[in-house]
Amino acid sequence: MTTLRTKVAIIGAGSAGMRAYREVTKTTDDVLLIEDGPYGTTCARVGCMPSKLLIAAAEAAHAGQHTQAMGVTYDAPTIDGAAVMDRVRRERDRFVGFVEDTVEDWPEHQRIRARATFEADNRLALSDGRTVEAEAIIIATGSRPNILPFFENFGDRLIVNDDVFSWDDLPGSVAVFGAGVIGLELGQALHRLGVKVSLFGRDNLVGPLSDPEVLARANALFADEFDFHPHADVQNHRRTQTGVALDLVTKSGMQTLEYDFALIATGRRPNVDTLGLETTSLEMDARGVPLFDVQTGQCGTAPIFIAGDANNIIPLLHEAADEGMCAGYNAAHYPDIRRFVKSAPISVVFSDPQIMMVGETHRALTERHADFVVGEVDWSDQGRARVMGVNKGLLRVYGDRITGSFLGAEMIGPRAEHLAHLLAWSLQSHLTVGEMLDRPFYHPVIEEGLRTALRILNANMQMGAMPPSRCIDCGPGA
Ligand SMILES: Cc1cc2nc3c(=O)[nH]c(=O)nc-3n(C[C@H](O)[C@H](O)[C@H](O)COP(=O)(O)OP(=O)(O)OC[C@H]3O[C@@H](n4cnc5c(N)ncnc54)[C@H](O)[C@@H]3O)c2cc1C
Ligand SMILES: NC(=O)c1ccc[n+]([C@@H]2O[C@H](COP(=O)([O-])OP(=O)(O)OC[C@H]3O[C@@H](n4cnc5c(N)ncnc54)[C@H](O)[C@@H]3O)[C@@H](O)[C@H]2O)c1
Repeated sequence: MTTLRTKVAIIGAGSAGMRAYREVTKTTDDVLLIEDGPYGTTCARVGCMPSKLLIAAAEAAHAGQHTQAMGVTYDAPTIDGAAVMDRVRRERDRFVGFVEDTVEDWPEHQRIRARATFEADNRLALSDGRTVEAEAIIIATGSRPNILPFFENFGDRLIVNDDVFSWDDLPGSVAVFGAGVIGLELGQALHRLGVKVSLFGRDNLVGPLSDPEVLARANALFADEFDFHPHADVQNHRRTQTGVALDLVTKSGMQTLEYDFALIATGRRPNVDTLGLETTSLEMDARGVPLFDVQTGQCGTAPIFIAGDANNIIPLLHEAADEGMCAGYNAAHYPDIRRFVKSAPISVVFSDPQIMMVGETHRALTERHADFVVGEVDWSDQGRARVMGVNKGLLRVYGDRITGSFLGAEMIGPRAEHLAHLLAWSLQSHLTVGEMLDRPFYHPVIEEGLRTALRILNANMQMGAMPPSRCIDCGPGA
């Protein structure tokens, strides 16, 4: 049996593993990148990129449908499902191709195509029969959809996000389970592309939101647009001859509904359960994920590091890349370990209206009994948002009553992806709310709405004056 000896072994050539590889090779060429699936990453192949391509088509279909109030009307769009999916797959393949080219340019002797499982802290068994002994090992194995046994009755009509992006054409109807990020993004996009969609959520949760006021607004907005059940009571479900059927308990009794497919988007689970971690010295949490230091990526005191979705902390692309860098640096320098400062938390849901979260969530602030104060703006009356006909939603910003520091924000509303960046950068720069208000605000822009929320927050902290309602010197409609 062949034993390969190396300084660093990386399990998984996804976004975290690739970033780790690049960091390791700054220090040593003695590295092995082990991947048992296709190259190309979850993000490019079945995640961030194809989902945004589908959403872009949905936005195009929707764009002309809501301009009547401006005196401009369009005919109903003609949606060519095959052409929609053709572009999604073609553009997706282009992005995947760039990633594949990058990996395949890396020296062949540093790359292994096999499944790795632990045999000890420093030893991996490969599915091709070889063994790897490494001074340090990085776990960057990603995550997969978490499918509860409850859903198995849907049989071969049960699908997940990966399946959507391999469609040649759009189906007639889809029941989406889970009003989290994936369910919202894909469910709303399919609805806007003319697919009959019902979305079944749980506990009135929408995306990552935790602020009850923003949650209530999000629930109302999505229910206004399509068949949205944020707390669905689905009793029975089954595969039928032509698709799936489910029994939904409604106020007026049980209703049987039929769809072509059931898309399960009820969360993802880290790929650590089949890694043989029981053969290592690592301590696990209740979900079987190794305990690790978020600033070093190190699992306990072992020469094992973990990065990306595998660690089950913040399953987002930029976090996977940052954590891959951190794990790569520390694995290459092991046992000299460096602590890396985490960037400000930021997340965006590409629904319409978009959702964004920055910093500490309302739930986290409440649970730690923080002395925090809220400011808010209702987008329905914000000048620039009204001008553009995108005046829907609510922004709530949180500040520390004692220090005046900005703590976090939750929002559903216009241009959330951009406001999220302004707020995350301010948070990372440790600005107080007063300092944020000292920055320039152009007129008329969406950011004036943010200023209103910050002014109210500053006033509620007793650190500034309450802005007058309809503040004309701020710019009409600010
Ligand atoms: C539909 C969808 C949309 C998304 N949209 C966004 C978005 O808009 N923005 C955003 O920031 N994030 C988004 N994400 C999340 C983002 O895609 C992930 O956070 C990111 O891809 C995680 O990267 P990773 O390296 O941890 O995992 P992956 O890229 O999944 O890499 C893990 C790799 O490990 C390999 N592997 C696993 N086990 C083994 C083993 N035992 N041996 C060898 N190899 C193994 C796998 O084959 C895989 O290639 C989305 C995710 C989904 C599913
Ligand atoms: N725009 C983005 O950045 C983006 C897009 C897609 C995915 N992602 C990442 O992928 C992760 C996984 O996404 P996800 O949507 O699968 O998970 P999620 O955790 O965001 O949402 C899962 C939802 O399913 C609900 N749920 C659980 N069991 C249910 C049941 N039996 N019936 C109905 N609903 C049920 C949960 O209450 C929750 O609201 C996200 O947390 C995010 O980090 C990010």
